[in-house]
Amino acid sequence: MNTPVIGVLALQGDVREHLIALAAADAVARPVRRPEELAEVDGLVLPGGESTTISKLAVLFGVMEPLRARVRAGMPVYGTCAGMIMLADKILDPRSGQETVGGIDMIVRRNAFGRQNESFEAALDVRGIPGDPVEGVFIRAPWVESVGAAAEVLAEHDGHIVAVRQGNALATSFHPELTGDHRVHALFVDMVRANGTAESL
Ligand SMILES: NC(=O)CC[C@H](N)C(=O)O
Repeated sequence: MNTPVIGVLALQGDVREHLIALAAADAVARPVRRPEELAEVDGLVLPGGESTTISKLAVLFGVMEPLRARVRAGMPVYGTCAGMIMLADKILDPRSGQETVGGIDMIVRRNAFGRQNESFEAALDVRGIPGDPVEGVFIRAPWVESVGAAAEVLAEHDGHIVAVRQGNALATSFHPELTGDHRVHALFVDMVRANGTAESL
């Protein structure tokens, strides 16, 4: 199987950390800002940052619609934190003008775990990742209020859903790109590989 080429939406947020984590998980990783760049990747990571800003820049750069189209067509996507918000079909408390890409039948609450200075780490059991718990880093993180029937809950913290998968879309409230443990990225790379890379389609 060819090495998957995975993009990181590079409009705002912790792009570099995701590029490093993906490369460590045996993918070719590159930043994506424009529709032409989006067309060349087998999968895409939506990083953490500020979901309102990412949403507005995505519209400005003309990638919002192409991104929605590719997600609808089944391109694997993985969103962390603000990226999770971008993948939600519905935001409970959107800022005005805030749009999402959608793809996961879930309702998210922004900043649900508190403000920046209430950031924390927690050991999480993540379904599909055997062995030691995953160290979850939560930074002004959203949680998932509810999921639809098609979405699978992969992890919870304090009774709140913090990781979800629906088909080829994966989302976590936390930031695995910050810990040096690349197992969540490896899970995503496996999803991309299973979906097929451009040369093999
Ligand atoms: N670390 C993060 O990605 C924070 C997300 C931010 N609270 C938002 O609403 O977009």
